[in-house]
Amino acid sequence: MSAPLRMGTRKSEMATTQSGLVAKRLTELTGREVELVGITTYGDVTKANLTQLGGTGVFVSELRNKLIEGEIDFAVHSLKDLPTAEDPRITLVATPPRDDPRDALVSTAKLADLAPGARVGTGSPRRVAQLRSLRPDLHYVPIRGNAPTRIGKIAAGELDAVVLATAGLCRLGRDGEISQIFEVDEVLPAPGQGSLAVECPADRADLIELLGVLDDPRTRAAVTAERAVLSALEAGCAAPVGAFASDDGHILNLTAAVVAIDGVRSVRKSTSGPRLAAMDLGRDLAASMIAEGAGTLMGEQAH
Ligand SMILES: NCc1[nH]cc(CCC(=O)O)c1CC(=O)O
Repeated sequence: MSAPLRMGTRKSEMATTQSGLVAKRLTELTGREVELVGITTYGDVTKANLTQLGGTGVFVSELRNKLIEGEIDFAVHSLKDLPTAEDPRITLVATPPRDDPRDALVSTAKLADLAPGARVGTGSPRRVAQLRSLRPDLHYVPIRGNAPTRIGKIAAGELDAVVLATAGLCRLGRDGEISQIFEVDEVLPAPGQGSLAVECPADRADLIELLGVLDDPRTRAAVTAERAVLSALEAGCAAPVGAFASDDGHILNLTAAVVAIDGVRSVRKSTSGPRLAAMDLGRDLAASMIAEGAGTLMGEQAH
């Protein structure tokens, strides 16, 4: 019997739920036991607004440190929290099959039925900008904290609605509180939303082979294209950038948008191409967006 694999995860209910599912799948596929190692990240303790922290991987760095120090064998993250900058000491060894990528409204009413001036909680400039284009008359309130804390602000009377990822709500068993799921052409998701990332040390060939069974090539191609857009725009998870790729057979269809915070001006483009060229597809789409002024729109966000 080999020793259990040590899996690093954040300690929130959402993180341990999704990491637990990955661990269970790994045991089913390989027969290896997995031990959960809960790790507190800077993103869990800081009170700072995530838009000020930018795409620096506040939820990720501490898990990566533990990988490099050899305290854990692999780490599971929400893929959308990974910074686009690569660390040569770490390998993204698997992207498991993606869950629902769409954003959801948690409320007693659909967006169109909220009263004028209703308070909608979200700290994401991407969500605010796109929701403002649908409902310019609502108040968008920056909030932080884990999903249950955010949802709790509705019952507490502080907010009328909150916007969260459908995937996370499903993992928490809170999808019954969703009043509306936004189609991707209404609210373009964050690059990688709904996907998980499994990382291990780059020098551990044994783990790279073992954990590779968790990878879903379709998901990997889609998120590679989406993240290539983000990286080429030099934007992070706090930028008002949405990107979504879907895969029909071997062709990827990729849409990306930069939306100004007023919700009015935007640069939105789509393309398609072979799955194997996912990275180039994203990079080329971003270049054409920059040619149409995407950089200026993003620049307006920086305050
Ligand atoms: N750090 C926020 C974060 N990172 C991943 C998810 C949702 C789950 C996912 O996209 O896989 C969330 C919360 C949210 O956006 O509602």
